[in-house]
Amino acid sequence: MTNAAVEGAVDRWRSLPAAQQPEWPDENRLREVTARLAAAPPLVFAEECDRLRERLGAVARGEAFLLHGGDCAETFDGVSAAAIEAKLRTLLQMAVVLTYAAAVPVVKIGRMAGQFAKPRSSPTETRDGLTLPVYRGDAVNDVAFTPAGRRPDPGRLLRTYDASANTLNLVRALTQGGYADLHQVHAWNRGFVGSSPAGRRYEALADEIERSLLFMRACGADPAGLRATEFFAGHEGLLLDYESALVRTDPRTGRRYATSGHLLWIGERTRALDGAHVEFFAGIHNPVAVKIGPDTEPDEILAYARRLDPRGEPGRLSFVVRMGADRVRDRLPALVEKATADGVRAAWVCDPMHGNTFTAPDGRKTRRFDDILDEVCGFFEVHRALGTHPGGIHVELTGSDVTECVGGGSELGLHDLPLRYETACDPRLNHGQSLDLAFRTAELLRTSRGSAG
Ligand SMILES: O=C[C@H](O)[C@H](O)COP(=O)(O)O
Ligand SMILES: C=C(OP(=O)(O)O)C(=O)O
Ligand SMILES: [Mn+2]
Repeated sequence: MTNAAVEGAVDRWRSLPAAQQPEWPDENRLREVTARLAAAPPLVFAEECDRLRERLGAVARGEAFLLHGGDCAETFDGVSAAAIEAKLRTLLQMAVVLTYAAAVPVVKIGRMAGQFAKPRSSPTETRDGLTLPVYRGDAVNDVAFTPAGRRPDPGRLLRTYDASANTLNLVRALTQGGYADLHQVHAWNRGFVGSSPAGRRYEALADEIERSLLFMRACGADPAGLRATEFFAGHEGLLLDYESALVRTDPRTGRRYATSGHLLWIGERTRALDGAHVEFFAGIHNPVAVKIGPDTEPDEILAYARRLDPRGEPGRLSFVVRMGADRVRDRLPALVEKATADGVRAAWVCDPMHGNTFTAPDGRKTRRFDDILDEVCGFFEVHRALGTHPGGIHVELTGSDVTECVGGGSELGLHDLPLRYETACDPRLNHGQSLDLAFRTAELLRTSRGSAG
């Protein structure tokens, strides 16, 4: 295709129905904002996106495991060094445990530096008889329940760009600057294992990791590579005005990339095959993912593969399965079987969060740790039975001690939710629950390896 034809293709989404877009009250302001974004430097670079595609190719082939995690909804106030560091630390701690257990590289992606827009079940929210637009993420409006707060403001797209740039800057510095040192990360894990009753269950695994590190050091195999780590950013590519303003052409190849993040995914609510999101995603060269709910039909999987990965290149497309603990064992096998039979070469990733949300008696959204773990187990069981690869996990988490999900090692109950319920949208695993999930997933990975070999 010529460059002009590629650009035309990238813009074709505008003629199709786009679900979950805000009703911006001021079109002129939106045009002004997107013009500024279109002139701004890219947040990520084509080479980095290509590298992530390669890494995800290994995931799709069963040679690597993906850990993708972070907030349901990032907020502008949450862009602080402490909060970003805590999230990153949590992900790095999880990754070390998973790497050891999987005995393959763990590809790390933060649900960070761009995860500012939310699809919602209802366009409005009513409190005490007052109905206002629903909160759609800091990229669109404010979580504060006031008419001014809930009014969509295109100026927020500029703040989204700045907040993403600031976050990426810190993440790049931390992951390259020694913060990610493997010995340091393991020492943090030792802290978790030693200091909580929940952690003690994992003492044997932590001991094994420690012995491996000592062995490597004794052999002189303690390279600089252990001090830095590769880390990517991925968010839902929901707001197409924002995403398309940040598309850039790679001068090396003439290919178009969304430069708001390395990986973008299409959400369960916006994955219509004849809709604007699929069209937009077909025109960018980034690695992309599609969230797959329990009602997905096998033929849809084939259609996504044809539209988004026509050349069948491992690493281009991932399916993020979010069916719920009670349905994954029934619904997933037919999808994986049909895809495999058809030669689809996508990666399969488990999001054990979004199919397990329920409303607590006090009205807060929550999730049970045991349901989350059960969905991960079900996902592994399905792949083990079919001889396919459980490619990774995609989780909503934070680095602090919030009380948003119940259960896990510290045994949070429904009555604990009000203590520190801080999420702007969905309930996240806290730091301890996240590590718990990593150690449990590590146990599953070891069982899978055991049965495979
Ligand atoms: O990830 C986010 C939520 O699952 C999504 O925004 C829907 O939430 P809602 O049902 O509260 O609107
Ligand atoms: C909205 C989300 O997920 P899904 O599209 O799978 O419901 C999300 O990941 O926050
Ligand atoms: Mn969510």
